[in-house]
Amino acid sequence: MSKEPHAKETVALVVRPRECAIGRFRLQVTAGPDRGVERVSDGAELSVGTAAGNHLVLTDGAVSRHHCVITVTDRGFLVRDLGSRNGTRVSGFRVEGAYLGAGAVLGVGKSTLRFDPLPDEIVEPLADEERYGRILGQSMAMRRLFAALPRISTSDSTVLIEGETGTGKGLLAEVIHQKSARAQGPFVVIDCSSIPPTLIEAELFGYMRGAFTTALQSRAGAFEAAAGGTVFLDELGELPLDMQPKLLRALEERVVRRIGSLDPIKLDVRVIAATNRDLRQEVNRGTFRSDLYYRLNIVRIRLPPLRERREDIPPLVAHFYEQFARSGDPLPPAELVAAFTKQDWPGNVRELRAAVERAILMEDQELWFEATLGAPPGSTPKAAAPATTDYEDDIALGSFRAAKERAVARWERGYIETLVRQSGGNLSRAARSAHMDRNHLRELLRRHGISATEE
Ligand SMILES: Nc1ncnc2c1ncn2[C@@H]1O[C@H](COP(=O)(O)OP(=O)(O)OP(=O)(O)O)[C@@H](O)[C@H]1O
Repeated sequence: MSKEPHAKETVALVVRPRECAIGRFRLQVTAGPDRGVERVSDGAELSVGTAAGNHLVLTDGAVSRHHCVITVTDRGFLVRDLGSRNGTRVSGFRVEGAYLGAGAVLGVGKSTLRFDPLPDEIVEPLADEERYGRILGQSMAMRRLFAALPRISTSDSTVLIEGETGTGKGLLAEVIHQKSARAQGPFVVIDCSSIPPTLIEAELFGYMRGAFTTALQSRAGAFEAAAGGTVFLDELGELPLDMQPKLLRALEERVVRRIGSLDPIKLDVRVIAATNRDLRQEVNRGTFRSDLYYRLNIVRIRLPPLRERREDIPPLVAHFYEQFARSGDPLPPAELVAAFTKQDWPGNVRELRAAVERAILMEDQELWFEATLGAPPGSTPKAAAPATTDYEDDIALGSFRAAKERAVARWERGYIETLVRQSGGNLSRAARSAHMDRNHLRELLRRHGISATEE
C-alpha cells in the first residue's frame, strides 16, 4: 500500500551541517468556544492563551492569558504549562510538561485542542563560527543563535533575553551592544534585583536636587547616562509592580523625567532586558504587567541551560582553563573535560567557570575531582568544609592570604549548599533560617553558581 502524504514520517528537529530543520505542526480547536479555529506553527514555538500576542489566541474564559507553549526540541514536540490557573491536560492527565505524539489531545480550560505534526519543515541557518564576540558555543542552539545575532545586533530593537542564572545573559547583552552601531556609547547596567524598590526610580530616571531629603545634588538616571548607548535591565522580573507602568511610559513616549522635574529628556538608548524567569508565568501570577511584557518582547532570545547543550562544555572548559592556568599546559586534562561534560551544572556557565578555576587552584588531581565533582562513587565522602589536614597543600599555595581565602571559599560553598538544600531550594526560607539578608545570600549563590528558587 502506498503511503499517503500525511503518513510521511515527521521529525521535530534535524540538524544538518549548515542548517537545522524545524518540524511544522498544526493545533486545531476541536471543542470549546473557539471550535474550528486552527494555527500552523511558523517557528520553534507556538504559544496558547487568551492574551493578544499569543500565536493561538482563545476566547475561553477558563484559559489563562499565557496558558501553555509547544516547543520543537531535538527530542520531539514539548508542551509546557505556563503556570496557568486551571492547568494543561494531555489525554486527560494534568501535566507540567509532556512530549506530544501525532493526534495528541490537549485540554486547556474548557477547550480541547488536537495536535498534528505536518510533513513540511522550516529551515533555519546555523552559523559556521563557534563563537560570536566573546560568546563561545558549538551546540546547535548556540550556532542557531550566532546565525541570528548579526542581524539582531545591528538593529536597534529592544531585546529580551531569558535564561537560567549563569547562562550568559549579561555577556550576551554586552556583546550585542559591542556589535551594534551604539558600541562607542555607554553600556549601563541596572540590576533590578539588587536595588531596593524605593531607589529604583531614582536609579532609572535620576532626580533633581531637593526632590527628596537625601537628594543633595541633582543626578542623571541610567537612561540619561546611557545616551547614545545601551541600557541593560538585568533581572527585570524583579522590577516592582508599581515601577512597571513608569518604565512602560518611558519606553513608549521615549522620554524620561527626573524625579522632581517636569522637563522631558529625550531618550536615545537601546534597551536590552534579561530575566531568569518566564515572564509569561509572572503575567499569569499578576507580578508582571502584560503590556510591559509585550513592549519588551520585540526580539526574544532564550539561552538554554548548559545541560541542554553539553557540546558547549568542552570548548568552555578549554577557554576557562586557558584563562586561569598560571603556567604550563594550557590544555585541560581529558578526564576532567569528560567528567565535566557529564555534570548537570545547575549554576550553568558561571558554575562551570568556578569549577575550572577551583580545579586549577588545586594542583592535585584527586582534589580536583573531589572539590568539583564530589567524592568518587564508593569512597567515604569528605565534607565540603575546609580540608583541615591539608595544611601542606595550603602552604604550597604560596601565601597565607590565598590559602585562607581558598579555605573560606570552600567552607562558604559547603555551608550555602547545605543551607539551600535544607531549605528545599528556596532562597527566602534559606535566608530566614540563617538570619541572612536575601540580597547577600543571592549574591553568594551567584558567586558559587548554586541555584535556588525565589518564592
Ligand atoms: N557562551 C559563553 N562563552 C564564554 N563565556 C561565557 C558564556 N556564557 C557565559 N559565560 C561566562 O559565564 C559567566 C556567567 O555569565 P553571565 O553573568 O553573563 O550569566 P547570566 O545569565 O547573566 O547570570 P545571572 O542570571 O545570574 O545574572 C560570565 O563570566 C560569562 O562571561
